[in-house]
Amino acid sequence: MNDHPIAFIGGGNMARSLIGGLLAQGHAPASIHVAEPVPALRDALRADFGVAVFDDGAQAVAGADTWVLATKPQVLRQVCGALASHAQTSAPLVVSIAAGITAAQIERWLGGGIKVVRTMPNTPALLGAGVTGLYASARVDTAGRDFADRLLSAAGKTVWLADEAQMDAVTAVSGSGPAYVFLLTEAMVDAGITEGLAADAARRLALQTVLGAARMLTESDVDAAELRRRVTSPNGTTQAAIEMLEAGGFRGLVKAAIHAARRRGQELSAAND
Ligand SMILES: NC(=O)C1=CN([C@@H]2O[C@H](COP(=O)(O)OP(=O)(O)OC[C@H]3O[C@@H](n4cnc5c(N)ncnc54)[C@H](O)[C@@H]3O)[C@@H](O)[C@H]2O)C=CC1
Ligand SMILES: O=C(O)[C@@H]1CCC=N1
Repeated sequence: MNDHPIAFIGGGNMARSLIGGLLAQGHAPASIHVAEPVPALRDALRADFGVAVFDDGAQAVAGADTWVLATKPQVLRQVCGALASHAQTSAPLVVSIAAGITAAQIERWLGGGIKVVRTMPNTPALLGAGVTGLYASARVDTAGRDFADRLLSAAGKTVWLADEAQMDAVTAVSGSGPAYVFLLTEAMVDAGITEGLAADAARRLALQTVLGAARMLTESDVDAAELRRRVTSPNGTTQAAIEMLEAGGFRGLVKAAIHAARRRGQELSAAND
Protein backbone atom coordinates (compact mmCIF):
# COMPACT_ATOMS: atom_id res chain seq x y z
CA MET A 1 0.00 0.00 0.00
CA ASN A 2 3.07 2.24 0.16
CA ASP A 3 2.37 4.24 -2.97
CA HIS A 4 -1.39 3.95 -2.79
CA PRO A 5 -2.57 7.62 -2.81
CA ILE A 6 -4.37 8.67 0.35
CA ALA A 7 -6.13 12.01 0.89
CA PHE A 8 -6.49 13.42 4.39
CA ILE A 9 -9.26 15.96 4.83
CA GLY A 10 -8.07 17.96 7.82
CA GLY A 11 -4.41 18.19 8.77
CA GLY A 12 -4.69 18.70 12.54
CA ASN A 13 -3.37 16.72 15.49
CA MET A 14 -4.76 13.28 14.72
CA ALA A 15 -4.04 13.52 11.01
CA ARG A 16 -0.43 14.36 11.85
CA SER A 17 -0.22 11.31 14.12
CA LEU A 18 -1.58 9.02 11.40
CA ILE A 19 0.61 10.54 8.70
CA GLY A 20 3.68 10.10 10.92
CA GLY A 21 2.76 6.43 11.31
CA LEU A 22 2.26 5.92 7.58
CA LEU A 23 5.64 7.46 6.79
CA ALA A 24 7.31 5.31 9.44
CA GLN A 25 5.78 2.29 7.63
CA GLY A 26 7.49 3.43 4.43
CA HIS A 27 4.56 5.15 2.73
CA ALA A 28 5.77 7.57 0.03
CA PRO A 29 5.24 11.18 1.25
CA ALA A 30 4.23 12.40 -2.22
CA SER A 31 1.31 9.97 -2.27
CA ILE A 32 -0.16 11.50 0.88
CA HIS A 33 -2.36 14.50 0.06
CA VAL A 34 -3.66 16.71 2.85
CA ALA A 35 -6.42 19.34 2.66
CA GLU A 36 -5.99 21.85 5.46
CA PRO A 37 -7.37 25.42 5.45
CA VAL A 38 -4.87 26.86 7.98
CA PRO A 39 -1.72 28.04 6.12
CA ALA A 40 0.62 27.58 9.09
CA LEU A 41 -0.54 23.98 9.51
CA ARG A 42 -0.04 23.32 5.80
CA ASP A 43 3.50 24.72 6.00
CA ALA A 44 4.26 22.53 9.00
CA LEU A 45 2.89 19.42 7.28
CA ARG A 46 5.02 20.09 4.22
CA ALA A 47 8.15 20.86 6.28
CA ASP A 48 7.78 18.00 8.76
CA PHE A 49 6.56 15.22 6.49
CA GLY A 50 7.12 16.27 2.86
CA VAL A 51 3.49 15.48 2.02
CA ALA A 52 1.46 17.28 -0.66
CA VAL A 53 -0.74 19.97 0.92
CA PHE A 54 -3.80 21.76 -0.45
CA ASP A 55 -6.20 24.37 0.87
CA ASP A 56 -9.03 22.72 -0.97
CA GLY A 57 -10.48 19.24 -0.40
CA ALA A 58 -11.33 18.68 -4.06
CA GLN A 59 -7.67 19.10 -5.05
CA ALA A 60 -6.51 16.78 -2.28
CA VAL A 61 -8.85 13.93 -3.25
CA ALA A 62 -7.92 14.04 -6.96
CA GLY A 63 -6.35 10.66 -7.75
CA ALA A 64 -6.75 9.32 -4.22
CA ASP A 65 -8.86 6.19 -3.80
CA THR A 66 -8.75 6.32 -0.01
CA TRP A 67 -9.96 9.39 1.87
CA VAL A 68 -9.37 9.91 5.59
CA LEU A 69 -11.89 12.31 7.13
CA ALA A 70 -9.95 14.00 9.94
CA THR A 71 -11.86 17.21 10.66
CA LYS A 72 -13.88 17.94 13.77
CA PRO A 73 -17.31 16.27 13.80
CA GLN A 74 -18.99 19.69 13.77
CA VAL A 75 -17.80 20.49 10.24
CA LEU A 76 -17.96 17.01 8.73
CA ARG A 77 -21.37 17.39 7.12
CA GLN A 78 -20.23 20.51 5.28
CA VAL A 79 -16.90 18.89 4.34
CA CYS A 80 -18.68 15.82 2.91
CA GLY A 81 -21.22 17.97 1.06
CA ALA A 82 -18.40 19.79 -0.73
CA LEU A 83 -16.84 16.46 -1.77
CA ALA A 84 -20.02 14.54 -2.64
CA SER A 85 -19.76 14.91 -6.41
CA HIS A 86 -16.13 13.70 -6.32
CA ALA A 87 -17.13 10.75 -4.14
CA GLN A 88 -19.84 9.78 -6.61
CA THR A 89 -17.33 9.89 -9.48
CA SER A 90 -14.36 8.15 -7.86
CA ALA A 91 -16.08 5.77 -5.37
CA PRO A 92 -13.30 5.99 -2.74
CA LEU A 93 -12.87 3.98 0.42
CA VAL A 94 -13.72 6.58 3.07
CA VAL A 95 -12.14 6.21 6.51
CA SER A 96 -13.49 8.54 9.18
CA ILE A 97 -11.82 9.24 12.51
CA ALA A 98 -14.51 11.68 13.69
CA ALA A 99 -16.07 11.07 17.09
CA GLY A 100 -19.78 10.35 17.10
CA ILE A 101 -20.54 10.70 13.40
CA THR A 102 -21.98 7.46 12.01
CA ALA A 103 -21.00 5.60 8.85
CA ALA A 104 -24.57 6.05 7.56
CA GLN A 105 -24.38 9.83 8.05
CA ILE A 106 -21.11 10.03 6.12
CA GLU A 107 -22.43 7.82 3.35
CA ARG A 108 -25.58 9.96 3.06
CA TRP A 109 -23.64 13.25 3.11
CA LEU A 110 -21.38 11.93 0.32
CA GLY A 111 -24.42 11.19 -1.84
CA GLY A 112 -25.01 7.49 -1.03
CA GLY A 113 -23.49 4.20 -2.13
CA ILE A 114 -20.10 4.90 -0.52
CA LYS A 115 -17.82 2.46 1.33
CA VAL A 116 -17.23 3.85 4.82
CA VAL A 117 -15.01 2.59 7.63
CA ARG A 118 -15.63 4.44 10.88
CA THR A 119 -12.66 4.41 13.21
CA MET A 120 -11.59 5.82 16.54
CA PRO A 121 -7.82 6.13 17.06
CA ASN A 122 -6.12 7.83 20.00
CA THR A 123 -3.21 10.22 20.43
CA PRO A 124 -0.51 7.65 21.32
CA ALA A 125 -0.79 6.99 17.58
CA LEU A 126 1.92 9.65 17.38
CA LEU A 127 4.34 7.08 18.83
CA GLY A 128 2.85 4.08 17.03
CA ALA A 129 1.50 3.10 20.46
CA GLY A 130 -2.15 3.91 19.84
CA VAL A 131 -5.19 1.70 19.60
CA THR A 132 -8.00 2.11 17.10
CA GLY A 133 -11.53 0.74 17.12
CA LEU A 134 -12.88 0.13 13.61
CA TYR A 135 -16.31 -0.59 12.14
CA ALA A 136 -16.90 -1.26 8.44
CA SER A 137 -20.28 -0.59 6.86
CA ALA A 138 -21.83 -3.42 4.81
CA ARG A 139 -20.54 -2.07 1.50
CA VAL A 140 -16.88 -2.42 2.52
CA ASP A 141 -15.35 -5.60 1.14
CA THR A 142 -12.49 -7.63 2.59
CA ALA A 143 -9.90 -5.66 0.62
CA GLY A 144 -11.30 -2.40 2.02
CA ARG A 145 -11.25 -3.74 5.57
CA ASP A 146 -7.68 -4.99 5.11
CA PHE A 147 -6.60 -1.63 3.74
CA ALA A 148 -8.21 0.27 6.64
CA ASP A 149 -6.61 -2.14 9.08
CA ARG A 150 -3.15 -1.56 7.60
CA LEU A 151 -3.72 2.22 7.57
CA LEU A 152 -4.60 2.31 11.27
CA SER A 153 -2.04 -0.35 12.21
CA ALA A 154 0.55 2.32 11.42
CA ALA A 155 -0.75 4.04 14.56
CA GLY A 156 -0.74 0.98 16.81
CA LYS A 157 -3.15 -1.86 17.55
CA THR A 158 -6.56 -2.34 15.93
CA VAL A 159 -9.80 -3.71 17.36
CA TRP A 160 -12.68 -4.44 14.95
CA LEU A 161 -16.29 -4.15 16.07
CA ALA A 162 -19.24 -5.87 14.45
CA ASP A 163 -21.76 -3.46 15.99
CA GLU A 164 -21.38 0.25 15.20
CA ALA A 165 -23.40 1.18 18.28
CA GLN A 166 -20.31 0.24 20.30
CA MET A 167 -18.14 2.88 18.62
CA ASP A 168 -19.21 5.57 21.09
CA ALA A 169 -18.11 3.29 23.94
CA VAL A 170 -14.76 2.79 22.18
CA THR A 171 -14.44 6.57 21.91
CA ALA A 172 -15.21 6.92 25.62
CA VAL A 173 -12.69 4.26 26.73
CA SER A 174 -9.71 4.57 24.38
CA GLY A 175 -10.29 7.66 22.20
CA SER A 176 -10.61 9.96 25.19
CA GLY A 177 -8.74 7.56 27.50
CA PRO A 178 -5.26 9.10 27.28
CA ALA A 179 -6.71 12.26 28.84
CA TYR A 180 -7.86 10.29 31.90
CA VAL A 181 -4.35 8.94 32.39
CA PHE A 182 -2.91 12.43 31.94
CA LEU A 183 -5.35 13.81 34.53
CA LEU A 184 -4.41 11.08 37.00
CA THR A 185 -0.75 11.90 36.37
CA GLU A 186 -1.35 15.62 36.92
CA ALA A 187 -3.10 14.81 40.19
CA MET A 188 -0.25 12.52 41.33
CA VAL A 189 2.35 15.21 40.59
CA ASP A 190 0.33 17.87 42.41
CA ALA A 191 -0.19 15.59 45.39
CA GLY A 192 3.51 14.74 45.51
CA ILE A 193 4.35 18.44 45.63
CA THR A 194 1.77 18.93 48.40
CA GLU A 195 3.47 16.14 50.34
CA GLY A 196 6.81 17.96 50.14
CA LEU A 197 8.52 16.75 46.95
CA ALA A 198 10.26 19.17 44.59
CA ALA A 199 8.20 19.66 41.42
CA ASP A 200 10.80 18.06 39.19
CA ALA A 201 11.17 15.02 41.44
CA ALA A 202 7.39 14.63 41.72
CA ARG A 203 7.05 14.79 37.97
CA ARG A 204 9.81 12.28 37.24
CA LEU A 205 8.51 9.86 39.85
CA ALA A 206 4.91 10.05 38.59
CA LEU A 207 5.76 9.81 34.89
CA GLN A 208 8.04 6.81 35.23
CA THR A 209 5.45 5.15 37.48
CA VAL A 210 2.78 5.51 34.78
CA LEU A 211 5.18 4.17 32.14
CA GLY A 212 6.28 1.23 34.29
CA ALA A 213 2.71 0.35 35.27
CA ALA A 214 1.56 0.52 31.63
CA ARG A 215 4.38 -1.81 30.62
CA MET A 216 3.49 -4.28 33.37
CA LEU A 217 -0.12 -4.20 32.19
CA THR A 218 0.75 -4.82 28.56
CA GLU A 219 3.85 -7.01 28.83
CA SER A 220 2.63 -9.62 31.31
CA ASP A 221 -0.36 -11.94 31.33
CA VAL A 222 -1.37 -10.74 34.79
CA ASP A 223 -4.55 -8.66 34.92
CA ALA A 224 -4.86 -5.19 36.44
CA ALA A 225 -6.64 -6.33 39.58
CA GLU A 226 -3.94 -8.92 40.38
CA LEU A 227 -1.12 -6.45 39.65
CA ARG A 228 -2.81 -4.01 42.04
CA ARG A 229 -3.12 -6.69 44.71
CA ARG A 230 0.61 -7.46 44.40
CA VAL A 231 1.48 -3.83 45.21
CA THR A 232 -0.93 -3.71 48.13
CA SER A 233 0.69 -5.09 51.30
CA PRO A 234 -1.76 -5.84 54.12
CA ASN A 235 -2.15 -2.71 56.24
CA GLY A 236 0.50 -1.03 54.15
CA THR A 237 0.70 2.31 52.39
CA THR A 238 -1.05 1.26 49.17
CA GLN A 239 -3.99 -0.15 51.11
CA ALA A 240 -4.40 3.21 52.83
CA ALA A 241 -4.44 4.99 49.47
CA ILE A 242 -6.74 2.50 47.70
CA GLU A 243 -9.24 2.58 50.59
CA MET A 244 -9.37 6.36 50.26
CA LEU A 245 -9.95 6.13 46.48
CA GLU A 246 -12.67 3.49 46.90
CA ALA A 247 -14.37 5.45 49.69
CA GLY A 248 -14.35 8.51 47.46
CA GLY A 249 -16.18 6.61 44.73
CA PHE A 250 -13.26 6.33 42.30
CA ARG A 251 -14.69 3.41 40.32
CA GLY A 252 -18.15 4.94 40.12
CA LEU A 253 -16.67 8.24 39.03
CA VAL A 254 -14.70 6.56 36.21
CA LYS A 255 -17.88 4.76 35.11
CA ALA A 256 -19.83 8.02 35.14
CA ALA A 257 -17.08 9.79 33.21
CA ILE A 258 -16.95 7.13 30.50
CA HIS A 259 -20.74 7.11 30.29
CA ALA A 260 -20.71 10.90 29.83
CA ALA A 261 -18.16 10.57 27.01
CA ARG A 262 -20.26 7.90 25.29
CA ARG A 263 -23.37 10.08 25.57
CA ARG A 264 -21.48 13.06 24.12
CA GLY A 265 -20.55 10.90 21.13
CA GLN A 266 -24.23 10.20 20.53
CA GLU A 267 -25.04 13.90 20.95
CA LEU A 268 -22.35 14.85 18.40
CA SER A 269 -24.06 12.57 15.89
CA ALA A 270 -27.52 14.05 16.49
CA ALA A 271 -26.42 17.68 16.80
CA ASN A 272 -24.43 17.72 13.57
CA ASP A 273 -26.79 15.77 11.33
N1 LIG B 1 -7.61 14.48 19.43
C1 LIG B 1 -7.87 13.23 19.72
O1 LIG B 1 -7.41 12.66 20.72
C2 LIG B 1 -8.73 12.41 18.82
C3 LIG B 1 -9.52 13.00 17.85
N2 LIG B 1 -10.31 12.23 17.06
C4 LIG B 1 -11.14 12.84 16.04
O2 LIG B 1 -10.26 13.33 15.07
C5 LIG B 1 -10.83 14.46 14.44
C6 LIG B 1 -9.81 15.57 14.39
O3 LIG B 1 -9.44 15.87 15.71
P1 LIG B 1 -8.11 16.67 16.00
O4 LIG B 1 -7.04 16.27 15.06
O5 LIG B 1 -7.88 16.57 17.46
O6 LIG B 1 -8.60 18.14 15.63
P2 LIG B 1 -7.79 19.36 14.99
O7 LIG B 1 -8.62 20.57 15.21
O8 LIG B 1 -6.38 19.35 15.44
O9 LIG B 1 -7.79 18.99 13.42
C7 LIG B 1 -8.86 19.24 12.56
C8 LIG B 1 -8.31 20.01 11.37
O10 LIG B 1 -9.32 20.12 10.38
C9 LIG B 1 -9.12 21.35 9.72
N3 LIG B 1 -10.32 21.72 8.95
C10 LIG B 1 -11.38 22.44 9.36
N4 LIG B 1 -12.25 22.59 8.33
C11 LIG B 1 -11.74 21.92 7.27
C12 LIG B 1 -12.16 21.70 5.94
N5 LIG B 1 -13.32 22.19 5.49
N6 LIG B 1 -11.37 20.96 5.13
C13 LIG B 1 -10.20 20.44 5.57
N7 LIG B 1 -9.75 20.63 6.85
C14 LIG B 1 -10.51 21.34 7.67
C15 LIG B 1 -8.79 22.31 10.83
O11 LIG B 1 -8.15 23.48 10.37
C16 LIG B 1 -7.90 21.45 11.72
O12 LIG B 1 -6.52 21.62 11.44
C17 LIG B 1 -12.08 14.82 15.21
O13 LIG B 1 -13.22 14.43 14.46
C18 LIG B 1 -11.97 14.01 16.48
O14 LIG B 1 -13.24 13.58 16.93
C19 LIG B 1 -10.29 10.88 17.11
C20 LIG B 1 -9.52 10.25 18.04
C21 LIG B 1 -8.74 10.95 19.01
O1 LIG C 1 -12.54 14.77 22.70
C1 LIG C 1 -12.90 14.40 21.57
O2 LIG C 1 -14.05 14.66 21.15
C2 LIG C 1 -11.96 13.62 20.69
C3 LIG C 1 -12.48 12.26 20.39
C4 LIG C 1 -11.67 11.32 21.20
C5 LIG C 1 -10.58 12.14 21.72
N1 LIG C 1 -10.72 13.38 21.40
